[in-house]
Amino acid sequence: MAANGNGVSTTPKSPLARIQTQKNGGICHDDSGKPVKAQTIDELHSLQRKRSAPTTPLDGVQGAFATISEDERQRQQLQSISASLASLTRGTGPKVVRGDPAGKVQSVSHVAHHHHIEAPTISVSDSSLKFTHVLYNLSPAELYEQSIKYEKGSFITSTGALATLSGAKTGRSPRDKRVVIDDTTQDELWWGKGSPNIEMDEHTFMVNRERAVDYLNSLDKVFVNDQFLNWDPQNRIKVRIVSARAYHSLFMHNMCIRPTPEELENFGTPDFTIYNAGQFPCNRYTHYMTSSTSIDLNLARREMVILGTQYAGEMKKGLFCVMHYLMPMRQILSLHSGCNMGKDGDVALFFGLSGTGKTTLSTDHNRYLIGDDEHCWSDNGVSNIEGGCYAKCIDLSREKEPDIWNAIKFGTVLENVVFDEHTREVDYGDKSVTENTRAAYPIEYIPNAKIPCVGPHPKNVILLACDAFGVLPPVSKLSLAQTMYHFISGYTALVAGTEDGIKEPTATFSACFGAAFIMLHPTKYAAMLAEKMQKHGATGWLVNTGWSGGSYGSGNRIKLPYTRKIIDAIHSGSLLNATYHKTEVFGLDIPTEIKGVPSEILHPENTWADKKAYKETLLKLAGLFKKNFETFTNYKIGKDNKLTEEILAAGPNF
Ligand SMILES: Nc1ncnc2c1ncn2[C@@H]1O[C@H](COP(=O)(O)OP(=O)(O)OP(=O)(O)O)[C@@H](O)[C@H]1O
Ligand SMILES: O=C([O-])CC(=O)C(=O)O
Ligand SMILES: [Ca+2]
Ligand SMILES: [Mn+2]
Repeated sequence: MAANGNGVSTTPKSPLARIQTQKNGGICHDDSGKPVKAQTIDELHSLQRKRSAPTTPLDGVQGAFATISEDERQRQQLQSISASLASLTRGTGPKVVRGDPAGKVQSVSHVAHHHHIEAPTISVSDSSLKFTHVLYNLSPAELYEQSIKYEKGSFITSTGALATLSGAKTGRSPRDKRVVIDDTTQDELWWGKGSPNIEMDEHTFMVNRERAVDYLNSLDKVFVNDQFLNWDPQNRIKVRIVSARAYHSLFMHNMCIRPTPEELENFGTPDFTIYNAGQFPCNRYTHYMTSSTSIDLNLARREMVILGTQYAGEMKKGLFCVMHYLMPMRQILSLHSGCNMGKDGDVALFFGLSGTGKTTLSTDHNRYLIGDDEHCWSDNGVSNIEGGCYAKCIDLSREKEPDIWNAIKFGTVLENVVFDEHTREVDYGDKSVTENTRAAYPIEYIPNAKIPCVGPHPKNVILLACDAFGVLPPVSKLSLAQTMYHFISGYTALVAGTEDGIKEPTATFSACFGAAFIMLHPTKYAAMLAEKMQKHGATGWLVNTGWSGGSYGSGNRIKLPYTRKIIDAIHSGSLLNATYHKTEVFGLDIPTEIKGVPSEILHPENTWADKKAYKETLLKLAGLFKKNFETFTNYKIGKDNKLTEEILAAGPNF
């Protein structure tokens, strides 16, 4: 390099200040800033991170709320986690260590059962000598790093969300769900035809549990989340989720209620524990196993085991099943519904099967969001079970669903979406991985979330059906008996596999709009709903968010802005006082006009060019309803015989 006598090149126009080196014997110093207070690079790096609150456990930190010493608190926490991971043959938990095995060991706790730690006797197996690192309630940032470093298929999108793949399974596996049958559950739960509860014995559960626990213990590290379910403080449930993937830990961080540092310190023993060993299959030679996937629920042990599926929704909905058992035992109704509240405190529930609009319609810029999917209705009002939302993302647009769009940012888990490999912009229209693309975000990512997520008794109960036959009216007002009839029926008709040309819509009936999750007979939940609606004077509505102007293939899905106008009219009370007339066959009361909605679409017959086809399709659907309801005709709903009869008469007549 060409240089002048000062060792620095001189260009007259150079904006750079000349560095004076003369006085220092020709050695160049940059004295523009104070030197860092570190002697080594390691020391420098250690300056970067400040010791934090106990949610991100580090050793030797005195917790702000600690009543016991920090060492003691950590020892107890690790002991509790070790006990959760105790394998049955060994009878003890593993040696658990805090922190990432790749980093420095932060604290080794010789916990429970390890009295002889100084001189271990090799009497059981090598696995009992092994340490398992526990990554306990990590923050989203830490989980991002874990995910991106160690999990293939993890990327940061252009808006900061964590894009990830759920593996071979991109949806739940209800046929692989098993529930332990014992003396208690045999009598209490719903078994047999139509029930989602497929039995398994206690012994087989333990076989699968051992398989999952051994798998988790064999890893260098596991993630542990200690969190809550249910915003009703009197009925809060403590859950622990042990998993092998940062993705699973972040998903549950978002979906369950996040404890404050203070609550975490006093967490104690969980009420329910999930062992998610989803990367590892179950053993097909094990009794009751019909595939390599198994989701096993043991209510007596308060445990759930997941083998052979990494779809995170199994954890969310597994816990929902548990709530569908625990809450009715306390006379509290658990609901597969969204829930929001107006400025005047009017609460609405949105029931519906997957993809019918619970999340989309409960996320309403003009109302407070209480929750999008799982709620409890107690004598005190409603409460959300969860701490986050799980939105479908297929064809998501900023214009139609701005609040959900904006919630997809740093901290949000984006499952199975496709993105540009360079810009990392997500293409929400791309179904290459699956149609069931999803975003899981904390509820506070919705600007008008109501926190704490509780509200007064509902005023409106909206049943959503995505009717791909296109014969149900966009909205009908229901009597209490009709509400119960449609609640027990739980109808929807989505069209699967849209790429392979036009397919016949297939009707799905799922009792209580969530048969896959209920534990007791549907009529038990129905009786509770009827009692609560009657007591609090709630009005039932049936809203078709599906097709209009013909079935799937000839008609179109009802425009979301129209559905929103309909929902607005329900909330405001204006629809309650509209003029109604009755439809034939289903006997539904439909309004003649709604502000902002073309009147001709309110009666589906008007929108069909082929009136004969309309009538045939209507009768076909009515027949399917009738057939489905046959299984319920022998049950009494609540103590009221009269209501039972009315419900039976509330179905289609033809
Ligand atoms: N008229 C409409 N009303 C409601 N949703 C509509 C309508 N038209 C299209 N959609 C789309 O249907 C989907 C409804 O999905 P949503 O996430 O609300 O389902 P969900 O009931 O919450 O299901 P899950 O229980 O599986 O979470 C969204 O993708 C939404 O954009
Ligand atoms: O559970 C899932 O995967 C998604 C969901 O909310 C539902 O299906 O109701
Ligand atoms: Ca949803
Ligand atoms: Mn759901």
